[in-house]
Amino acid sequence: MTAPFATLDEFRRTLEDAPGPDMETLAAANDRNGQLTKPPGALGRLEDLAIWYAGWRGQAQPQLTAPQVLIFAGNHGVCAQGVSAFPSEVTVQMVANFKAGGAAINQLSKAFGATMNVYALDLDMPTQDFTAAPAMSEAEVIQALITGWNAVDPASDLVVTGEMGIGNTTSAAAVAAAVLGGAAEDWVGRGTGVDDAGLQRKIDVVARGLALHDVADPLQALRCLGGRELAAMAGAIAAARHHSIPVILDGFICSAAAAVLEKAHAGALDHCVAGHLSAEGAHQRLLDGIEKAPLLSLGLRLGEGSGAALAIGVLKGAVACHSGMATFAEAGVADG
Ligand SMILES: O=C(O)c1ccc[n+]([C@@H]2O[C@H](COP(=O)([O-])O)[C@@H](O)[C@H]2O)c1
Ligand SMILES: Cc1cc2nc[nH]c2cc1C
Repeated sequence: MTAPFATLDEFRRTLEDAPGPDMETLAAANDRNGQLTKPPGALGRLEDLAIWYAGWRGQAQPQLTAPQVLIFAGNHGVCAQGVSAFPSEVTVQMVANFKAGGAAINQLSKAFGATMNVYALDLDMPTQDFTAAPAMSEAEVIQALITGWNAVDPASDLVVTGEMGIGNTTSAAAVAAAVLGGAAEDWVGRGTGVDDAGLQRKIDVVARGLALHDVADPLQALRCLGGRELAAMAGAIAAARHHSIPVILDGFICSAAAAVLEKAHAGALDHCVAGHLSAEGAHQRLLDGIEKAPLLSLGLRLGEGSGAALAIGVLKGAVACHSGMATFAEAGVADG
């Protein structure tokens, strides 16, 4: 499918024109939830999740059988500033590992019955160092948004957006500060594990990036401070919305990309849930900024869509209970 935008302004209009949930289905799913053989509310957040999922799918008794995990990889010019515990070559090496089936996300995708696609985004052409120039031109950010958009299979019934990119917690922190406000030190964490000096360098780098660029517009923040994998995740999240496919967001970098959409158009993430709370220090602040409560909190800080892939199991459980359970009338159970 051809992406319906060729400029950032057209992408913004795509967000504005996106479909909402089916309100009749939401009401029907809510009604069904009230009749299932359990005390009211006893399945906790699983009940809200199932109703939310039904609404987006337009089916009061939906199935969840075709989840798609998307991994986008990008390289970052800002790595020249010494902001990661690992060298940039690891990005392309991990892409090879994904393709060979050897990464954590390969095992988790398989465990939860998801297809997995990997997109390496111009890894031999890192983004510009955002302390010196905009990370991407408009053409480059649009190209990455389109790659993400086209990666979504309209036949899938759930999308997980993940990433790989040495240096991208620095870009994500800068994007988060630009779109949600606050100072560099509020958003910078240790990523893959930088030491105290590395942490200070990251804070300084993010502060300089914020001072250099005009990032009042969230889509300009994505272009000037982000990376190709962040833009591709944003494009995939927007495409999923266009196709009424729910999304599970992953960790800190994915959430920063998602925050761009929410700030570009309020409600743009209504079809998304937060899969987990990352161990990256500022992830809680970021989730607060997009008003999402994580489904899991397991101390993960891997990326690759790993936390979101684990949450596929939670969502599958919610949908299975909602669609498969008997009602009080069907089971002949006395309804309190
Ligand atoms: O998802 C997260 O919350 C997360 C937190 C810390 C690190 N990562 C991963 O680690 C890489 C970025 O870390 P860094 O230190 O190179 O900025 C990138 O490949 C991410 O997928 C991911
Ligand atoms: C080995 C390694 C694997 C990763 N997966 C996602 N980010 C990563 C960063 C590193 C360093």
